[in-house]
Amino acid sequence: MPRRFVWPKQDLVGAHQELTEPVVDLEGFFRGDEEAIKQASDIIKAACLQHGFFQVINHGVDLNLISLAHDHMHNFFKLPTCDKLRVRRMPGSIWGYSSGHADRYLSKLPWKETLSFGYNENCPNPIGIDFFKSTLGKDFEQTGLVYLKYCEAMKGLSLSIMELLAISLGVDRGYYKSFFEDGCSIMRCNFYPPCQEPGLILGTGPHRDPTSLTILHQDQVGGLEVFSDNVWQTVRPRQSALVINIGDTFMALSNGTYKSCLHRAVVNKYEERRSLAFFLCPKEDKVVRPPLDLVCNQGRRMYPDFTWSDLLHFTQKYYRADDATLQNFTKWIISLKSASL
Ligand SMILES: C=C1C[C@]23C[C@H]1CC[C@H]2[C@]1(C)CCC[C@@](C)(C(=O)O)[C@H]1[C@@H]3C(=O)O
Ligand SMILES: O=C(O)CCC(=O)C(=O)O
Ligand SMILES: [Fe+2]
Repeated sequence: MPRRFVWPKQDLVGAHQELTEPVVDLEGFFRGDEEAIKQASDIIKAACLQHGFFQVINHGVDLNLISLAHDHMHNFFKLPTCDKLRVRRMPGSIWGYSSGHADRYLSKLPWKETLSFGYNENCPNPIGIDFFKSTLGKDFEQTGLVYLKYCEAMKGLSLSIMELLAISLGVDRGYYKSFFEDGCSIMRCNFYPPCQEPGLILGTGPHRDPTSLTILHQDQVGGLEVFSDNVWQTVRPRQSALVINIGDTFMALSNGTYKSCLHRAVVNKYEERRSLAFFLCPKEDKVVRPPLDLVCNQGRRMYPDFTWSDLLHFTQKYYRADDATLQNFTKWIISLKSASL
């Protein structure tokens, strides 16, 4: 029986409004029903213009696989710290285990532990560093296999959503799908311990994902909030749904037509919380450039050419991603390019 969502109200930190919509049913899309595809792309367009996020149901991802990914995440995070530190994130790398990013920041540490790794099906070993088996040992070989299947499913769903996003923007249906086909994406497991003073900290602070598209599954505890209509709103967990966020890189790919979603994660006094986040990224050296039609619609380019490698490097070396990452990155890359002239 999934845990009841509503805590005693007086202890609910953060948002007091709840978002249960917009939800897009993908069943018709997978059936190739053009009318249903048009309907889905219309809901997506309205959702991206208003909130920068939507939820999908009948998404084709096996719910047992999602549940397995949560179970293996639970098993990892309950390991003794000494074992988790065997796969700790090394300076300059995004892969591995991190606790509050204390290895990277001195203040405003997020109240969470994370495990991140890359996924690129074009590599002989698609799950980046094969630390599940080679470092954590044979007991975690199955975990590596579960996450390999999970990331495969996430990548497939991401490309379907890219097709629907192209339709919603009125551009060539395959433009974005082909842009991401050979990309190396990021998988991140988030673990948020309970906190006795939940109003004093955040699990993940307000930010827009610098990546292109995020597919997130949160457990039934709840804590994801999006900033929409000038207020923080709780995204009510739906066991069978996946939350889709527009990220900064897609905002540039849409020439600013869609805004990346400002969101955060709050924690609570009572229960630990977990979420699975798959971040779709293009191949690192591919130039991020919107389709010409969208440049004509806006009358000009809203962002300079850049590569995902440039933006990732910026967030890992110079700037902790927040609600203004893309604006600050744009200033940084322009100054870099003019200095090199
Ligand atoms: C490219 C990335 C950087 C972060 C992980 C992925 C996409 C989301 C980014 C992040 C979660 C945004 C909030 C701040 C951050 C430091 C965090 O809380 O983890 C960001 C991630 C990171 O830089 O590790
Ligand atoms: O855990 C959540 O609900 C959100 C996590 C998140 O935004 C992220 O990892 O980028
Ligand atoms: Fe995020």
